[in-house]
Parts: sequence; C-alpha cells; structure tokens
Amino acid sequence: MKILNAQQIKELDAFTIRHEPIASIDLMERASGQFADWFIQKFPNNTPVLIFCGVGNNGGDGLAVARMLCQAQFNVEVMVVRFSEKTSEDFQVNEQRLNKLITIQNIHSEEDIPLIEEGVVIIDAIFGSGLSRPIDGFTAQLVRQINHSQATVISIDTPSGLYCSSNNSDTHIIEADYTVSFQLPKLSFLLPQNQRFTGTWELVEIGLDPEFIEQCETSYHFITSEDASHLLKKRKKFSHKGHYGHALLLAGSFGKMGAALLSAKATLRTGVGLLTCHLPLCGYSIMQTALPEAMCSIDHHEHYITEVPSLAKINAIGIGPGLNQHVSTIHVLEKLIQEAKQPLVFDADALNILAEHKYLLKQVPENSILTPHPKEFERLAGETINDYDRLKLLQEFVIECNVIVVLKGAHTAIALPNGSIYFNSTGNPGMATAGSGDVLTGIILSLLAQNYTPDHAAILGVYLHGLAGDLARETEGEEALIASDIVEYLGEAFAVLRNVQNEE
Ligand SMILES: NC(=O)C1=CN([C@@H]2O[C@H](COP(=O)(O)OP(=O)(O)OC[C@H]3O[C@@H](n4cnc5c(N)ncnc54)[C@H](O)[C@@H]3O)[C@@H](O)[C@H]2O)[C@@H](O)CC1
Ligand SMILES: [K+]
Repeated sequence: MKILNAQQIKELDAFTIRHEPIASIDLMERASGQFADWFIQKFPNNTPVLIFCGVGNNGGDGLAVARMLCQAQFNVEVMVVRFSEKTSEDFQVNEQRLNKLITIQNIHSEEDIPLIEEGVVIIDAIFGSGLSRPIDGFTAQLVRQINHSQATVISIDTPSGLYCSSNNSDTHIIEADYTVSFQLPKLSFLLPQNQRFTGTWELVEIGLDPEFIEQCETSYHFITSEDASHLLKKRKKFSHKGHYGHALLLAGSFGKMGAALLSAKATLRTGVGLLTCHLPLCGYSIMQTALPEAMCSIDHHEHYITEVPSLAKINAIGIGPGLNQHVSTIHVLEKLIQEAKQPLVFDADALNILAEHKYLLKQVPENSILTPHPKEFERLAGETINDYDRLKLLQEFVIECNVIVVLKGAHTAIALPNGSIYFNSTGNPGMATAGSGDVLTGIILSLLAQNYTPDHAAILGVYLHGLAGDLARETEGEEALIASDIVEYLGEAFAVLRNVQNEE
C-alpha cells in the first residue's frame, strides 16, 4: 500500500471526484460515514461527545459526523474553531445540514474556549491534511487545553497540527488516543516520535481511485497482508528438500548459544530444505540435542568462531546472532564478505564489526541484508536528531552502500537499495524481548535460501515475524511473550497468509 504526501492526497481526492464521478460533498459524506460507523462501534450512545471543527474540509467531516451521531442518538455538542473567515464549500453545506438538528457554537478567541468536562469524548476535526503551517493563536491555546484534559480524543484523518510527511513536533499538535484516517496511512503515523500525537491509528476505506494511486510515485509503502501474501510462494507437490535451499548460519559464542539456537529454529520453521550451523565447539552438543534437524559444522575454537566453513552447495548465508567481536571472528567476517557469492544477511555483532571497521562495510556485497536496531544503525550510519532525519539517513545509506537495511522498530522500515522504504504493519511491544532479532535473522535467511529475492525475503520475513508475534500475543500476552513463542507461531502465521492468498 502506498503512502502519499499531502499534495498527492489532494490530487487523489480531486481525481476521484472527477472520475468516479462523485460530488465532493458526497465523498465527504462517505468518509464521515465511515468515521461515524467506527465511532458507533467503539462507544455506547450515552457517551457525551464534544466535536471541535475547523473551517476547512476536515471541519466539514466533523460537522457531518456530528449529524450522524445525533441521528444515532448521541448527545453531541459542536464548536467551530473560527481560525479563518473563509470556510470551504462542503463545510458550508454540512453547517446548514447540522443547523437543522442542533445549535452550533463558535470559538473566535481564547475566551470562547470551553471547560472540558470529565467523561466527555472529544472528536478532533480542526485540521486535516490541508494544514500548511503550524497552529497558532487561540487555536494553539485550544490544542493545549484539549491535551491537558483527561478526555479521550479521537482525531479525524490526522491529529490536528501534525504535518503528513515532515517534522514539526515542536509545534502545537493534538495528542489523540485514536486517529481514524482515510484509506491510506500518512508517513507521520509510522515514526516513533509521532506516536504521542496519533495514539492508536486505524484506516477506513473511502473508495479513493485505485488507478490514480497506482500511478502515484512515492518512496514510502506500508506492507499490508495482501502485499505480503503476494510474495509468498507455493510449495510444489513433487518437490524434495533440495528444492528449498541450503542455508548456512554462522552464529553463537560461549554464553550466547541460545541466540544461535533461536535463529536456527526460525530458519527451519520458515521452510528451508537444509540448514548447517557453523558454531564454536562449545555449541556442538547444545545444537545437536536441542535441534536435531540442523546439521553442524564445528569450529576448532572452543568459544567463538575463527574459521569460514565450506560454502559449496550453500544457497544463502546468515551471520551474527550470538557472535562476538573477537579479532578472529572479524577475520571470518572479512573472508566471508570476500568469498561468498550467495546472498547474505548480517545481524547483531556482525553489524557491530561492520560499524567498527568501516572498510569492511564498503566491501559488503550488493543486495546484502543488514538488520540493525536503531542503536546498531546509529553505529553504522551516524546520529540524527529526529525520526525524519533518520529516515533520510537510512535512504542515503542504502543508496550509497547498495544494501538492504531492515531498521527494526514498532513499524520496522525495510529500505531497498533504490531508496524505497517499506514499513511493516505487524508486530507488538511484546516482541521487544531477548532473541526476537535472532528469530528475524533466521526467517530472512531461510527465505533467501529458498530463492526469494533479497528485497522480497526482507519484506516477507519482517511481516511474518511480526504476524507470528501478534498470534503469540493472543495466548501469551505481551509481557510473557518470549522469542521462542515467535518461532512456535510461525506455522500459524504462514496459515494466515495462505488464507489471505486463497481469498483473493
Ligand atoms: N473531497 C475531499 O477533498 C475530501 C477531504 N476530506 C477531508 O478534508 C481534509 C482536508 O481538508 P482541507 O484541504 O480543506 O484542509 P483542512 O481542513 O485540513 O484545513 C483547512 C484550511 O486551513 C488553512 N490552514 C492551513 N494551516 C493553517 C493554520 N495553521 N492556521 C490557520 N489556517 C490554516 C488552509 O487553507 C486549509 O485549506 C482531509 O484531512 C479530510 O479530513 C474528506 O472529507 C474526504 C474527502
Ligand atoms: K483532525
């Protein structure tokens, strides 16, 4: 699913109006209807509702929603924030329609701002995607007062004051509990720094033109279940393990053999034909006992890896989980980078070694996958002061190094060598737990070995990992969830994606 900027959203609305065709006021009615349905599902109609409307089309939505909630027997109070004399046409139509049902109040200055009573639910329809400069004056005071109140706040389309695709977090912005947005997510929703503004966000479909969306150019995408299911290949009836590739995992050191084990388990559970783990001697009985399905290639060193195993007959290589940064291991990484012709995935200490030895980073083969968390990415690429700058740095980094970076987080960002970024839609805070990243490396390695292209392996792997985590949460909850659970639920995650495939 594409992520569009404010200008593109405006053009998309206009194109839909011309080509569906649908009158602008009817499109507003459809959008407001979807919001109202969402609201009615969520709140009982004895909830007192206070709606703040701007004077543009976001405000128009607010007025239409007010009418719909009145008709659903909610007790609704509406205040129009008159930050401008000019009102949009669709705002005016909805103002007239609502006037027949209730008395609309107005805010012209700070004195008109009401006290916000306890228990009220606020709908924020002050500004939407038309915001073009920071909120100021009495509107800023209103935003401050809403944010200081105890009320539950639901924003229509976007929290008022938040730019769709650039940084303005130091200005006045509504801090919503929920944001219900129209059809496509905004870039701002996907960045950690904006979570306090958007709260939990959801999308409602409003029938914007799919062909127009198709031809819009954007670097940003949001991975839906349909997107992920399109990437998932079918297994063939007349196939054997040789068809599903041979993965090599270089992992583990004394005290960190669990990371190797988790990663190896995930590799096998993601459908690889064969897996060889190259481990230090101390890992041999651990792996053979805990995971009999994996083959072992054993290093001469007791505690860490010092040798590159044979790469013959290997289809993909993963390195990093539970490794250390001993000088011999650095040499292993160097040799591997120089000799490997297979696709590679780098994680954990493999990334730290690359960060410490930048000459190695320059030699990493093109299309290799790096899976840093934000701190590891900072070591690789440098510091930034906000999430937008980090995103820009991420794009510059992948273009310069010609690699794929999986920047882990709530909406993991997969950056491809051309600078496109895919944000993941699955996963939950329960997955912020030891070993979760090792599992992801195993999943991606497995897909690479099965001949998925590196970009597909990264996108599908990240989606599956989050989906398995979401399924695990249903029984384990967020606190009790551990990385092994993610592996346990991989089978169910595949089943969910297959269902999506079959429904299409
Ligand atoms: N037909 C359409 O275009 C649809 C639009 N929809 C709604 O329309 C919204 C966009 O509406 P608009 O483009 O009218 O814009 P907004 O309602 O977001 O903003 C209103 C106007 O305020 C002015 N403005 C911007 N920043 C300001 C500031 N800081 N202080 C004072 N004035 C400022 C601008 O002229 C802007 O057009 C969407 O977010 C969505 O809620 C939906 O009804 C779906 C259909
Ligand atoms: K809003």
